[in-house]
Amino acid sequence: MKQYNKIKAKHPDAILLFRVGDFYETFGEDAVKAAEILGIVLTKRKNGSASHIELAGFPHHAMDSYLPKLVRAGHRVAICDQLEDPKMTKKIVKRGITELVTPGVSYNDKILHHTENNFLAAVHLTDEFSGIAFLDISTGEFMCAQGNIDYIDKLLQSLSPNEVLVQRNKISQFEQEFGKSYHTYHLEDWVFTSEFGNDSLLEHFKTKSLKGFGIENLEKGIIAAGACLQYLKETQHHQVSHINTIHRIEQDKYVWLDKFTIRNLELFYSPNEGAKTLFNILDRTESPMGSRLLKRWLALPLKEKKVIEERLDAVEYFTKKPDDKKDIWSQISSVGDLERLISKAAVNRVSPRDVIQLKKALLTIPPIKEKLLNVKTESLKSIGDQLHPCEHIRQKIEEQIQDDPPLNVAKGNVIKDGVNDELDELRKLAFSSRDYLEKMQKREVEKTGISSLKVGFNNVFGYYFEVRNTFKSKVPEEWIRKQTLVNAERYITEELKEYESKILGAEEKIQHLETQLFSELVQSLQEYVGQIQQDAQLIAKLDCLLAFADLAMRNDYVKPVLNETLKIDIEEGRHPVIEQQLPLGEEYISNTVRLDNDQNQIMMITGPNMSGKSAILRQTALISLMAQIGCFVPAKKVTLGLVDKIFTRVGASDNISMGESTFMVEMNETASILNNLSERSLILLDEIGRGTSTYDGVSIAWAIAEYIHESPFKPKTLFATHYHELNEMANTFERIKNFNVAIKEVDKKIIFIRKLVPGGSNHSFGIHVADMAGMPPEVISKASLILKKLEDSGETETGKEQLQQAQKDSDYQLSFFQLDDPTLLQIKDQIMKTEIDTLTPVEALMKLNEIKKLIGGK
Ligand SMILES: Nc1ncnc2c1ncn2[C@@H]1O[C@H](COP(=O)(O)OP(=O)(O)OP(=O)(O)O)[C@@H](O)[C@H]1O
Repeated sequence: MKQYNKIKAKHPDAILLFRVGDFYETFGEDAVKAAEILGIVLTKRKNGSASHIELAGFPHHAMDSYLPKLVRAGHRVAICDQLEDPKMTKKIVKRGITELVTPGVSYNDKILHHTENNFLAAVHLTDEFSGIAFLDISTGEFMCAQGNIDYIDKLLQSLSPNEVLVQRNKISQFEQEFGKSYHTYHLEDWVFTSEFGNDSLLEHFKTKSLKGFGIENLEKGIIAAGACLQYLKETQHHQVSHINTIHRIEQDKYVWLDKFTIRNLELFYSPNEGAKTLFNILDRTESPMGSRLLKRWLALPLKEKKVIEERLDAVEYFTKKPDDKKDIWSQISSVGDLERLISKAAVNRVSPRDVIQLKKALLTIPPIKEKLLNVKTESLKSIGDQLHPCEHIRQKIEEQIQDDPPLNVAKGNVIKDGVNDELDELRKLAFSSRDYLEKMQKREVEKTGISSLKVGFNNVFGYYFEVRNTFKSKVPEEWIRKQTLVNAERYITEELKEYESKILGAEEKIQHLETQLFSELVQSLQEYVGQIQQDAQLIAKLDCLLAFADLAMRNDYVKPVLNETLKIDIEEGRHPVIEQQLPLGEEYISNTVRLDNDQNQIMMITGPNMSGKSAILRQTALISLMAQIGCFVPAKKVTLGLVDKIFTRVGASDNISMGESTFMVEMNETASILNNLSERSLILLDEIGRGTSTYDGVSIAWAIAEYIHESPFKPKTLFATHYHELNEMANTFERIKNFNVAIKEVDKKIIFIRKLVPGGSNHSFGIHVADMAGMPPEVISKASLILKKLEDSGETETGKEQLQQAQKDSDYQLSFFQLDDPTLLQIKDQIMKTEIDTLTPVEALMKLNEIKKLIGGK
């Protein structure tokens, strides 16, 4: 326990798995946590003269299934192994930490999600610009950036790191800015300095400056990147040569999507369980790295026309040559996770099976390369040019490693015959000795007449003869009895022992030699790491382009035409996700949206609930976004003046969101749009203002629309609203145009036509929708009565009185209080002042009594 305590003291905030013989044990608090997470038995043992200590453990071979569970539960796990052979020492065996696995730093296949990056992030928070870095040790990707809090937030949301490093004294500031959902870990203040960051990067990349990476001016980003490297050291990851470059995430290169937009457009996550996201629809990739790259593309749509067009041209090629698409894709499907494989090779963690998979992956490169080199499309040809078959190393693997080797080198039979003379000799010896043992068994059966004689082996006394009790009397005298079982006895003989030492000696040498030869091969892989990493990235890109082509062909998407104008012209566009999810037989109704900064800047779209307003808004953004990642789009024709920012805001629903008033959140979110407009912005405002009373809501919505209209940038905007009062605006503001989503009313029921048509609408059909939803008839008739009174009043001023009158006229009261009732305000005040945390039950009853009195109770 002394040794344990010493090691544990160095890693107080990690669960320490302490190797004892064939088990990994946990003690004390760690044991309590481990037992709970892993569902293993928690026991107690004596802890010296002191009291007891909790203990929970599992067999060492179960590590692969238990470790991921601990890490997924958000724990850092320190693995403490025996550093010497217990047989070789008489004292306590030497132990030390061999790896610290954390949520953000892992190579373990069981921890990693194969279609997702496993990013470790570091955030350097400062008052002005903050820095951020992302590192995926399993793929070798390393990136950094800097910007304001919004930008950092957006990057965190888009790349969803599994662990975030923060300066020790800034954890609470971090949580305040970005929420508590990230697994954070703190590093000391001295790590977060310019000098340390710079030195760490220079030392890691072995360069004299950071100019070559284009990050030399990103002071804050460099600090964050330095923190990531420091963490690798602290977690005992010293072999990291595969992290051989760092990229800058250039804010100017990508379309600005803030976190609300990523959420509202349901790019990666949907609040509705089981609902599909845009990523789910787009992800038709065959390889894990293709899927990971696609996620990155979707989070970072491009702004540069040339680069987007290169992607689009490649997609077009494959839609026109489906045979090429099929051929290349079938090759890619056997590539596997080349990116992670080569990273594992770089850090000496590959198994023989991984190496065979690497060989298979490299085998696919020549046919892909050949095909691409014959293609006219430049972007594809250039992928072909850059692909490198790494023929030499592939052949070496082919020559040396068995085609179907075991997972572990120690199991043997990894290296092919003919690779190493000594190995061949030893194998012959081991084999012939085995053969000899078989012959010996036959001979002894004949000699002794023990027909059931068997040769067996165990770890305690090696090879033995097993004799069933019925033949006991026939056992020769010189045999030495070693073990008695219920039905049999086990014996050893001089001759057996002699052959045992020959076999075991040879086997031990074989194992040693195979391990050595295998690690030499892995060593020779090192010089190909950069090349194979590049191949993996090219294959990932190709995979995404093929996925887009496949999607276009399956779903009848078209190639968008991009230009530098400020117009968005979507002819008969569709919502890529909804159209895939409609019930069988239902068809998605396409709609045309034309926006520009001149005549049609703001489309004011009215229509009843459920008519399809939100779908039109979102499909406009999704189509623009898909076009700018190089994907074909669901429409008849699209001409798109490039967009540089997409903003979407959805009016607050009644969900209670993180303690803040939902309306406040809505207003905050909208304010950040109005402060960041550009002439290439596309804005979607969906029922902004509905989080407050009608009068407030109409006024705020009006003012926001007016502000956008009057902005010198004239950003293109789709504004969906229930408030038909906003249709008035088109009379005064020349760039606001009214539209509505058509419906038909048949027998007082609504039929949704889902077609966007010019012109406003003059009522809201909420009551009909409520009726369709099965509201009790009393509620419907009451609502109709109130609506009628309001409509009869004609103008809003008197509307309020009418509403009150309607309230009095009604048969029953719908609400307990008038909103401005002073009693209500007093009660509210009382409740707000109450300290629930310290309130005793008796005090609570007294408080209730006070409140009761306030509303006239006795
Ligand atoms: N063009 C369309 N073709 C077919 N179905 C559609 C279409 N547009 C919308 N829908 C269907 O109608 C449902 C409601 O659409 P949507 O949410 O866009 O309505 P809304 O007018 O925004 O309603 P609310 O005001 O209640 O938010 C969608 O979930 C979808 O299933």
